[in-house]
Amino acid sequence: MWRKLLLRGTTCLLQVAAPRFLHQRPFPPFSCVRLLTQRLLHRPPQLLDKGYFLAHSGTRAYKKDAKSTLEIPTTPVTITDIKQYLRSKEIPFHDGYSCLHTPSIFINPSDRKDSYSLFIDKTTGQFVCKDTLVEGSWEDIQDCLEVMQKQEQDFLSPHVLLGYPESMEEQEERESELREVQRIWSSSVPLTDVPEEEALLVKTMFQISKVSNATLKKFGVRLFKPTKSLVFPWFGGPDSSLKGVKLLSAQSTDNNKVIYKEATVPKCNSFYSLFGLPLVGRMDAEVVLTGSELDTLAVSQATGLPSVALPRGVSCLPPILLPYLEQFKRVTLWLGDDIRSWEASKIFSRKLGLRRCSLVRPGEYRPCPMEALAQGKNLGHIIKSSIPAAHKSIVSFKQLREDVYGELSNTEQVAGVKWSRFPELNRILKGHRKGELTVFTGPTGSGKTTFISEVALDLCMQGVNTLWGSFEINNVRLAKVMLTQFAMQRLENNLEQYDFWADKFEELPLYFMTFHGQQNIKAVLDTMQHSVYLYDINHVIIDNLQFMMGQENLSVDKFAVQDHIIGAFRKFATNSSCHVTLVIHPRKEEDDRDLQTASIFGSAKASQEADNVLILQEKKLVTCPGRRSLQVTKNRFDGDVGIFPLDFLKSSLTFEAPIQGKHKLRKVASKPENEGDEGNKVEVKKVEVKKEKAAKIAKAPRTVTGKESVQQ
Ligand SMILES: Nc1ncnc2c1ncn2[C@@H]1O[C@H](COP(=O)(O)OP(=O)(O)OP(=O)(O)O)[C@@H](O)[C@H]1O
Repeated sequence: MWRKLLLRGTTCLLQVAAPRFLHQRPFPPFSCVRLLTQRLLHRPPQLLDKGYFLAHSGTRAYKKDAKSTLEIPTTPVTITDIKQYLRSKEIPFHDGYSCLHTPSIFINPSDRKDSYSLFIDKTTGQFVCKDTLVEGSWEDIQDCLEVMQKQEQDFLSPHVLLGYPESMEEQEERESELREVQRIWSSSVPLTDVPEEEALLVKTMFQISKVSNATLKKFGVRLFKPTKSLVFPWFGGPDSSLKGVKLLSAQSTDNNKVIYKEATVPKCNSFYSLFGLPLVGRMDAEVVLTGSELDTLAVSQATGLPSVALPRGVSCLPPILLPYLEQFKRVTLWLGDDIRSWEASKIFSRKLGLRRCSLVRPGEYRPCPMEALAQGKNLGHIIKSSIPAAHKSIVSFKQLREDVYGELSNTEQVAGVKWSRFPELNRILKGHRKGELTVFTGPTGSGKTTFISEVALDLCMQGVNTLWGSFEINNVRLAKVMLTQFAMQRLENNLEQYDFWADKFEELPLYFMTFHGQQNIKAVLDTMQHSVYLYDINHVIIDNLQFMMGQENLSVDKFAVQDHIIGAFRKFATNSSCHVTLVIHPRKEEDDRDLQTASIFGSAKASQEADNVLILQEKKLVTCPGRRSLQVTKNRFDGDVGIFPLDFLKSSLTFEAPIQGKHKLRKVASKPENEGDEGNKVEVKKVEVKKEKAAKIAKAPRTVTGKESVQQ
């Protein structure tokens, strides 16, 4: 929050230090404000979302989205710190699965319904009070407790932390979103009120024929006739009011598949619904967590068990939802029927607490819940056959055999996410996989950052949650390059299109570290760790390794330092199931020689630890001055290596395989001076094709999970 104020150019120290206290009457004692000032000014945020860049690339107003601008403290708090602090303040607490539960300090003790309604996240210290919906950081709650102690109060007004004034624009946006939610909800009809014939048609379209009217009614599912979408309400807060809606539409494809598309109001990055939660009883101790609303309907109808659906499917489990899952002693994760769901269920169970989680392993006899219902399977049996998430240190093949079978029978999915702009990379590397380390090198100034930016953007556009650590070029410049690549055009020449593309770009699951220049490896790793927890980051790009070398002890051998850093990234990638792409400068080579694996700066550790080694080769050709080649010299997944040419399209800062016959085209040109024109024509044509593609992607209604889901 302080960052926003600083960036707005606010000069008032009090506002910078403790904006929320400005709205507290009476003001907190000055000593307290000073304490906050010191603490806040020494706590730089290290992770930003794209809103920052978009807002500051001109004199545009900042778009507030408190949820996506969570700040990462420099020194991460540990559970021991939290407990020690609470004890020192004599605050009682229960040790829960993901959170500590304490009495809410925002409610008069005599009015407390539930004595332990304030939840403090054990990993981040973030807190939320379920009764008042007040939320904030670990520092916020410490500040509140200090104020309480100083003022000798036994509770604080919930407005203490809600006092940050919204700008007119933000207020209007919030109100218009609420109006939109109400408009959709009131103009949609309960499916049970739709004439029988029409209802049957809808059910067939969504492939939910087996879902009874009673189930649809129980969960309040409606039909929004103008777009023929199912409407799933998000009821939340202490008064269970309508906070948002999710619209689901279905389209049949030629091969009898159904493609589901989702849209939410408010936008997906502030849509925190756990569909089904209002139907969960206070005493329920078991829940089935699914990846979609339809799956929750199926589980509930077939088993009678409490079930809730994650708002963004398998793409993330936002920690803000964890307090609502604390009451359950047993959580069964049944997120879908593919490898991605399986990987997500393993990652989410770490956040939920491994001991209480069991996982439904996708397989022939265990499709997703709605499919299982349609096939007449026994969903209760499938849930019972789920396997514990906590795995033992020593296992036998018997325990591994299903995993091995899963990998053998889903080779395409195991190979990872495919690039849509780089088919040649798919051919060699097969895909982008979690938990791997990619080392990327190339001559100085050859276009490494530009290329890796497009490679990462391609994945991010397909729902790979991405974190950038760009230490060399600042984030505004990097975001500008990415936005140009996203829009496939120079927006400086088309400023009227800026908002269109910026709005679409903002929806990508993309985050940036705010580090610049030399950095300490520990601070970088801590930030990465935090972002994996907060945003379920799947891909971190570090550009480049040399910026972590300077801070380390210089009396130690330079290569040993580099080896240590590479080892740390390797460990992080494996332990966090997160792909790390590390840009490393090459050592000085003769200009006319191609780089090799051994040209990577440092000892052999980088190439040994890496799963993939990519080299951007720069052969200066008179005919194609911008042409580069991408060489894969190591591929641990299946050993395939190879090289392919890449043309640089300057007008969109993107790379593409050369169009065949381009040279012929050039030869046809009668005058040498036309050569450039012809080259330009080819580039213009290529850009046009790519631009059309990009516009198509951007215009398509974005799905909440970042991907369309297909049901057979
Ligand atoms: N194939 C190319 N042909 C011509 N110019 C290019 C090519 N690729 C990138 N550029 C341009 O070259 C400049 C440098 O690119 P970039 O920063 O990506 O290089 P780099 O290899 O990361 O540099 P460094 O070695 O300093 O880290 C940018 O202005 C970019 O637009």
